[in-house]
Amino acid sequence: MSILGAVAPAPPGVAAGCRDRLVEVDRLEWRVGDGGDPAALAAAFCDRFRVPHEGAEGAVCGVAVLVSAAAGAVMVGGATGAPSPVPAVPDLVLVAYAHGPARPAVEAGGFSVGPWRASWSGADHAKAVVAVQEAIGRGEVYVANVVGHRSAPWSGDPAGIAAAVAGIEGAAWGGVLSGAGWLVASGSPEAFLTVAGERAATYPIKGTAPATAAGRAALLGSVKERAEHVMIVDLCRNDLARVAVPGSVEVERLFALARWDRLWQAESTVVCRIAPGTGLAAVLRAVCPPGSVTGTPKLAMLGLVSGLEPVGRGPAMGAFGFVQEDRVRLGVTIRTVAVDADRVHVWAGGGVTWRSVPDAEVAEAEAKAGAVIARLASLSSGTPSRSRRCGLWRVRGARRAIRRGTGAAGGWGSRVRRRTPAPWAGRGGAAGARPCRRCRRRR
Ligand SMILES: C=C(O[C@@H]1C=C(C(=O)O)C=C[C@H]1O)C(=O)O
Repeated sequence: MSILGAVAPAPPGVAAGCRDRLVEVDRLEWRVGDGGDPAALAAAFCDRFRVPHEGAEGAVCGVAVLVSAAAGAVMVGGATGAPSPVPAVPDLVLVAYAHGPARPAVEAGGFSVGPWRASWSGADHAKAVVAVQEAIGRGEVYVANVVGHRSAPWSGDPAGIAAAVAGIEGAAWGGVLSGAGWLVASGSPEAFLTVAGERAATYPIKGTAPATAAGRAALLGSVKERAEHVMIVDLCRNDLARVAVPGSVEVERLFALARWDRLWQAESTVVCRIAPGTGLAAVLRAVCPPGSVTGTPKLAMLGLVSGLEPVGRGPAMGAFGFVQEDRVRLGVTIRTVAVDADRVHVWAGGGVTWRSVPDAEVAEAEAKAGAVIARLASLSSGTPSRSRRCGLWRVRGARRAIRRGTGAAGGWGSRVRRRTPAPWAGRGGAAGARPCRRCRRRR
């Protein structure tokens, strides 16, 4: 298995006592081009492992579930968007785990992340915001999330990248999953779907501001953010109603502020009682892809942004979590990175309404991506570059101590301090091989 596939799994939603005891027993990977119904595949796979949870060694623990934005779109018959910039990551990943002996804690090695390249410019992003507003004007949609992507070369220990992202402050739905040639690490604050017995809940986040006193006041007082939030709460109520006992959908919490890294976010909780006999496939079809990262009406929004975003959303803006017995716990894959052999990828966006200011939307997306990028920069030990001799990545400039965090505009940014550099620490280069002789001599 590649070094990416060897990174220890840590799906969100797994009990702390099980986290370091997961032993893979079965796996299904599916891509949009494979055809078929990902909701049915996910439900059939999970149902095989939905047995009473016993802690004993060898007993089933549960199933890690990763659903890409495109797989979610297929579940509802919506447009899947441009091709993913990380084709190595499947669109649906289901991994069943049993309990094994506790793994000793291993400190992740050092890593380096190089310069970031965006898939579109700020000006193109702003144009997409205006295109959404024109569609709102024509009555086609009334909120639509527009999402951008950027990527950078990396080297070192992918477990270090995974730990850095999953450990972002406020990443209540942080987690890690990997396979041959790919890794996904989420630093998400957003719960997507929980099901426990007959109770289902979804927790849309909508409304973002810098984590300052002024940002908090601005968010609480913003007509635009509250309107956008309530529209998405209504979408989520409608989504749950499809599988709910009639009349059981309720908003338990509305527009509560919570902090993630350097941002305030507004969050709500929408609950229902699931109608008896409703299976996981029907629940997934009702709520996927998550309302807070799509918009409304969902199908119209999917069609609209498919033509606006230059690259696909990959595993971002989807769902990632754990299914056990009669429990489902999934987070939304925002603030999430995907890593392939060469590059680390991150996506970020925000909800566009009639009242959106295009430049502010660009700055908001930069602040979200910038927080993940700054976290990686603060722990990164140098700039990766390819060795001309062997083509493998090596670390250059690892000794600079301070570097400016990337990308945050409009007063959303900050300086970050790097840790002591650890050039080529870890388990080898991006291709899973040892660095070339010249690189080894540099250590
Ligand atoms: C699209 C993203 O975030 C979504 C949009 C938000 C917003 O518009 O305020 C907030 C949380 C997310 O549900 C992202 O983080 O990239």
